[in-house]
Amino acid sequence: MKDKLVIGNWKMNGNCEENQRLLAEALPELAAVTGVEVVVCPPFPYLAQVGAQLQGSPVSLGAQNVNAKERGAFTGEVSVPMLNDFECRFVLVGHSERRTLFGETDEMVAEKYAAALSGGVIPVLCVGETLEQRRAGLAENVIVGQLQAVASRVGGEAMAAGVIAYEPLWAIGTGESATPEQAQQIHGHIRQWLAGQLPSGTASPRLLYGGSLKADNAPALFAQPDIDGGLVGSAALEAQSFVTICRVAQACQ
Ligand SMILES: O=C[C@H](O)COP(=O)(O)O
Repeated sequence: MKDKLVIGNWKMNGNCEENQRLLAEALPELAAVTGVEVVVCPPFPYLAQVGAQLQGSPVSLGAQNVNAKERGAFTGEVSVPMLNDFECRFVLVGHSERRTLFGETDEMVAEKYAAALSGGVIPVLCVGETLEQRRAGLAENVIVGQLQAVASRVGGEAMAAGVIAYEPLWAIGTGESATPEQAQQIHGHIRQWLAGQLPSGTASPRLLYGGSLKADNAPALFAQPDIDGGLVGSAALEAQSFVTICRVAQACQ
């Protein structure tokens, strides 16, 4: 069985001093966490700083976004080879904030996923429904549509090489997470959909839950059979909260 995976997405937060302090407090404690892969995704300008501070620790570096093109006249964008220069092991693709605030379509997300995979960076594909979609009973359809867009681009088998993060939009940054039952229901559905894509015997990719994931709700969420870890936003900015979430993941192995 794959290790649990906990990814801290710092979003557009931090500065040199805060980053240093956060990691100085968290890293010694994270070094004692076993059986859990831990990743932090700082904003682009801090990849070098954070990467240097992670040297010698078991924590990996990730990025929050990437452009599918390798190079060229794309002002403000960052490519997969650039992430490789900074030894980013993971990259988030299709985070809901990218989709809703920056107009990323399923097709763009699929291109990013494909580019990350071919460049050797593990894509973390973020999917999730709005509250309106959930109330209309469309959550599963919306999520399968987001997954299918990527599978159509890279082939169903390539879904095994990434990570999928289910983040209901109504739970992101709201303080109101999905209940463990709601999350498990969607994760189970994603797992079932994946089984239809992957050749039998292929290990399923890890499925993360994200959306107001905190130290206090992590135990019940991580105890669900199809939740393999978390994508943590605001709680990843507080060292003790993030460490506790990672410890909970360890306890739920
Ligand atoms: O990438 C992380 C998610 O958007 C969750 O953010 P949050 O934990 O602040 O709700």
